[in-house]
Amino acid sequence: MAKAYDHLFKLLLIGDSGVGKTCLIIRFAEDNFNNTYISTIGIDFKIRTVDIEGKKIKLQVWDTAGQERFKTITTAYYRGAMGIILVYDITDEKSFENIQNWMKSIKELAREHGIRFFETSAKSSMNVDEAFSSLARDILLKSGGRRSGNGNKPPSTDLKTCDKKNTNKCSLG
Ligand SMILES: Nc1nc2c(ncn2[C@@H]2O[C@H](COP(=O)(O)OP(=O)(O)OP(=O)(O)O)[C@@H](O)[C@H]2O)c(=O)[nH]1
Repeated sequence: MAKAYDHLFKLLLIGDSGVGKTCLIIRFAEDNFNNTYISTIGIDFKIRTVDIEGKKIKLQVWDTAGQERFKTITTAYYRGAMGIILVYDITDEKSFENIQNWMKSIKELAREHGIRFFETSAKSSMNVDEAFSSLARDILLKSGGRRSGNGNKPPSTDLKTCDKKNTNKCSLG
């Protein structure tokens, strides 16, 4: 029987409540979007397998609750995250003026930490596949294409350093 996948990567979305983490994951995993806002309780995950560099990469994407009261639970899942990019998901809460201001500081933050930045829209699908695929590709290249779980894990990123300063945007790690 054909192998279902070559690599399994664990990705994690962190960010304040209401910034669009769940919507991004649902767009990526199910190609769907719903305007109704139901705040995530604790933690959840979805799976999608993508083809990258001729490899089948199974992405296990964890969705963390942005609400402060779940912080202890969600931070426990940061361990083992294999990389990070910064994502700005456009939601209705963000006015045009805010977007301009935020965009400047987000780009600086990304540069400061040497991480990729994507402006996404879960509603229109803009850049959603690109953001997830780019991260998966980086992890694949960093790991030298080795199968995860063989002790040669790619370097993990300290998500805490990027977490506190970020509001109104999510990080995909
Ligand atoms: N217009 C627009 N609205 C969006 C987009 N993505 C998310 N939203 C809206 O933003 C609100 C919050 O989205 P969620 O994905 O539930 O936010 P979250 O970050 O998962 O929130 P928590 O679960 O509380 O941490 C919802 O009302 C969505 O409909 C987008 O691309 N465009």
